[in-house]
Amino acid sequence: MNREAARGVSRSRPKMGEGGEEGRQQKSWRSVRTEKEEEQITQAFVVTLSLSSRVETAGLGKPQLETQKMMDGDKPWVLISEVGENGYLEEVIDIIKQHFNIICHRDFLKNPQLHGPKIQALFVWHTCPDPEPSLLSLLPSLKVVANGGVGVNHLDVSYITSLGVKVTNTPSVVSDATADMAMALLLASARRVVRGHQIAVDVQTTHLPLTLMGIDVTGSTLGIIGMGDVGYKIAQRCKGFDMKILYHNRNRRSDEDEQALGATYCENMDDLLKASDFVILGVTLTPETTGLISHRELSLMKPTATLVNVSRGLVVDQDAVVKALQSGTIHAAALDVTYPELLPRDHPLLGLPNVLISPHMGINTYSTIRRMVQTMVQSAVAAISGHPVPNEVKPR
Ligand SMILES: O=C(O)C(=O)CO
Repeated sequence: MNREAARGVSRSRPKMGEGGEEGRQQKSWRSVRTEKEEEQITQAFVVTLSLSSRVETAGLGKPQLETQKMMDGDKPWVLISEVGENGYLEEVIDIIKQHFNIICHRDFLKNPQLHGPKIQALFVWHTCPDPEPSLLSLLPSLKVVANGGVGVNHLDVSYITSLGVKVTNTPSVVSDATADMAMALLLASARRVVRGHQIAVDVQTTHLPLTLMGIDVTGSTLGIIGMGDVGYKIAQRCKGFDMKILYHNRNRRSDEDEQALGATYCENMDDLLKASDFVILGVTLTPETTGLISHRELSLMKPTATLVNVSRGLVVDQDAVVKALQSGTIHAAALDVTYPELLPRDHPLLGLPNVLISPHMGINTYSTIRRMVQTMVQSAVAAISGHPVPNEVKPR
């Protein structure tokens, strides 16, 4: 699959900087405000932050609208893209506010000519549309695009850096949470936790589901494809489950790493696919890894095997996964990432009983998000002040 196709995930959503009726209609996933609230936020340099529906989901209160005047002349301005309909958590906003004046994308669009020239930093997430040249051209003072997350496949790094703008990401701080999520998916899929929950809460249920069988995790064979930081941490966790650990990676890890994990390197990915009870994908999405797992690879897997993906949806050929699950070529799939995200409600994956899907929430823990934003702020401040930039991403 080519790069354009790989970028198809963000294409399904409005691009940053896109105006027009179509763009506005597509933005219906963003939160809706009353007219009075709209009036409040049209003042120049007013920051409107809609608090996260995640906060509500977490039982911490309803999302609210907080409108603040922040005209601290000493602080540079950051344009923050909204994270889908979720907005930013309040405490995360507080971290940013210590160093920046903030304008959110929605308010920026109301008067880009006014706001654009003073913006020096742009904060984006993998859930956000790619900042298009049309947006970047409105930001003549931009010094840095700071991405929340390690994967930058949604950004055209070559183009952005060609403008003299630095790109940064947040490696390592995401690894533990993402590895935990891989374990959550693996365990929940193997032991059919979601189905069990459905049965337990079903008012019709009168008997314990003694025929609802899972598969063993302890003592099984795990194959990790992509042994970077996340893969390494998954292996650490699986060692505690007495799993036999195989891995495939561009570069073989050191002897010390292999010994510490009790992991065996498979130079040939096919060997790993044939031998594993669980295959976990932890690779970065690049042109080389796009469509890495397709019909042939799935056909090599055991019919009892489970595919777990915490990297990017486009690393697998999703149609091939649907077929493999329907035909029993593999036993199950547990996916934190898909394409697009979210899947259309009529997507065949959503109707399969042997699929567990979560909506790309690998990094969603409070401390992880906090550390990610701290990292973004640190990198952006360095870029703006002309210091060496931590976590700089160079074009490939
Ligand atoms: O770190 C990343 O790239 C993520 O996708 C976070 O979930």
